Amino acid sequence: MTQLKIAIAGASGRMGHMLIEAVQAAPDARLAGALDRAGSPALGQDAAAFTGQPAGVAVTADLATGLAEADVLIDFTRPEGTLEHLAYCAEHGVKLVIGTTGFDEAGKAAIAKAAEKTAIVFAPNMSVGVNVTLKLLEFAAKQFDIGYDIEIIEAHHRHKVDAPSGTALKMGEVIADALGRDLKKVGVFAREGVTGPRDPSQIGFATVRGGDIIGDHTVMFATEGERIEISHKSSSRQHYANGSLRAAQFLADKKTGLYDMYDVLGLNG
Ligand SMILES: NC(=O)C1=CN([C@@H]2O[C@H](COP(=O)(O)OP(=O)(O)OC[C@H]3O[C@@H](n4cnc5c(N)ncnc54)[C@H](OP(=O)(O)O)[C@@H]3O)[C@@H](O)[C@H]2O)C=CC1
Ligand SMILES: O=C(O)C1=N[C@H](C(=O)O)C[C@H](O)C1
Repeated sequence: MTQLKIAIAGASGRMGHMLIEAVQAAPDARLAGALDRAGSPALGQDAAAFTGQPAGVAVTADLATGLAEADVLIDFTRPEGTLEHLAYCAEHGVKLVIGTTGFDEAGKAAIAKAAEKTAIVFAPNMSVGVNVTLKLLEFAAKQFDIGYDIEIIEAHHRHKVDAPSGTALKMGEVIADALGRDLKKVGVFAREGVTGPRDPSQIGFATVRGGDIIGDHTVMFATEGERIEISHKSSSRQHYANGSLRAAQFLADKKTGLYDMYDVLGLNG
């Protein structure tokens, strides 16, 4: 069996560790590189040392070294890190799975541009369950188009730096698209003071940050006399890692193009 050679960016992060464990356990993949940023205490250490079974791959901040053998880079870092890796990968034909969230419009445009040179899966949530939930939301939104107020509530651990989560924003986009609304116009991201009655076209967002919550998302469709809630709750990060490996394998026969998890999971249409 040909093994896909995978490098991991953010190798010492929460997702980095989870991904390294998943690659080490996958028969059809092998760890070919591990990146972390300059100054990280992980530099020079074996990337899988934390598992007790070294991989023979040292963590480096040098992109040429870390990506020399890689077919695909899986990147869960920060937008500024991902954009730096993206430029190198586009130039050198390394494929990318991008799980990082919190990009601005310019960052998203840079990813789309890079996909003209290399193949990229970019998704705010790699979980199969979350992507199926997005499909359920698409269906639900179309049934609850009139008279139902839509609110999206997400909760994450105290270390998360972006809000609302990339997944909550994606849920908002999917719902807005299904209803023919523009999320940029109808999204409400904070309420305080005398806000007045609710505009029925709004899609509201509420963010909770605390402790070690891995990732909870609920969409509420509320009307007079009833309320429907569609929720996804994570109790482990493993499903993000498993989805990322499926995304990496999906890219094996792609040369260029921008894909998402609907493409990977065959959920389009
Ligand atoms: N798409 C999905 O399914 C999921 C997406 N995510 C997203 O993944 C990202 C990472 O999450 P998580 O693992 O919890 O975060 P962590 O903070 O635990 O890990 C981030 C890693 O990236 C490194 N890093 C930070 N800035 C840079 C930079 N500028 N250049 C290179 N490396 C950098 C960090 O190094 P250092 O520690 O030295 O700062 C760390 O190793 C977030 O955007 C999160 O929202 C998370 C889970 C699932
Ligand atoms: O930072 C996290 O932890 C997560 N981030 C992603 C997001 O912003 O949606 C995915 C998941 O919710 C975990």
